[in-house]
Amino acid sequence: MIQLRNLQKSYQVQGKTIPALHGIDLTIEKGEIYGIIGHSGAGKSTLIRCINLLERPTSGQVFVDGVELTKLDDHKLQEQRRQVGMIFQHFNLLSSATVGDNVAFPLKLAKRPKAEIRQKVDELLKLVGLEAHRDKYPSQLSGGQKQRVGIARALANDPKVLLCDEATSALDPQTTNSILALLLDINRKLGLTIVLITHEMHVIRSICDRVGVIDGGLIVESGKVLDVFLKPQHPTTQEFVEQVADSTELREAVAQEKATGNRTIARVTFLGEQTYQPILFQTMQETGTVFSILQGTISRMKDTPYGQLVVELEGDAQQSERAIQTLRQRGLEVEVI
Ligand SMILES: Nc1ncnc2c1ncn2[C@@H]1O[C@H](COP(=O)(O)OP(=O)(O)OP(=O)(O)O)[C@@H](O)[C@H]1O
Repeated sequence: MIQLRNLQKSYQVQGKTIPALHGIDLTIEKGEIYGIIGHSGAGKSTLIRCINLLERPTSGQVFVDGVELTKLDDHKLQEQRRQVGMIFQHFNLLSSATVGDNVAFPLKLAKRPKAEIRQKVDELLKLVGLEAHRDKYPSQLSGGQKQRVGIARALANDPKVLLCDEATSALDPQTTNSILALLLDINRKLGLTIVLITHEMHVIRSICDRVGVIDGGLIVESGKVLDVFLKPQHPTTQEFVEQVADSTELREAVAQEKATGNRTIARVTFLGEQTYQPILFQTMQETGTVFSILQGTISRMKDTPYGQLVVELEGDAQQSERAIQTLRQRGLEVEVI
């Protein structure tokens, strides 16, 4: 659905060149939710704004649904942009217009007939759960409600792609979750392709299918969320994964064990159905291994339940190795740390 080829972007400020993107190659499939995560200044906003050419790349190509946007004239680009809706961190609503008029705005620009606009606005407000707020002004709404208006407005022209520029960064955790649930619902109901940028791993874990990690204007790691999350390779990715792992105590325990060096510490990962089966306990019992749990998580990555336990195995190295091999044979991922 979206293809970026060797995308480069630098800004010119007072005669100086400020590089932002250094050659991004990225393909985003139809119907998926693709997340781009990176620290401040990594190039996230520049990248997402290059997808609809709000920002013109310095070089490289952008294709959306097979059309190369980078070679269109302004008039054709305007038309193609209707295929791509966008929502923003600070909502960007018209403060002097009602909720209904904000949502109707892109339809009026597209010169749709009045009756059609009315029907479409009704539909969209229902989709985002704001039917009762049609005549209110943005100042009368909560942050979450404002973002719902932003989403309804972005969907007005039936786009194929929705770009989300830090769409939940100004919201509290509970409201963030409700907006993420709405995005997932829309993705499923409408088959919409969603690209979002964020600096929060929680956002990626909740709704994304794939993720790209951006650092210094380059995608340094990408793949399915599950794979990137469970086996982060790049140091920046590892930092982001730690955001949701809360591993201070674990680090201390590992350091202590390394100092005394007479036990084995292993991270055991369960996926899907395994998460709820007593594989670990059975294996330890059968191999006669005494163990204690240092840290444990059971959570979900989008639709997939997963569990991660960090365990300390007592006994000699051979016995611990036997227990670990048995866990692996039974399909669990085991990493000695
Ligand atoms: N309009 C601009 N003019 C000049 N430099 C810019 C402009 N926009 C971004 N930059 C620079 O480009 C680089 C990438 O910025 P960008 O805003 O894309 O990063 P980001 O990952 O979105 O950061 P943040 O999360 O802080 O918004 C930075 O060095 C930034 O200072």
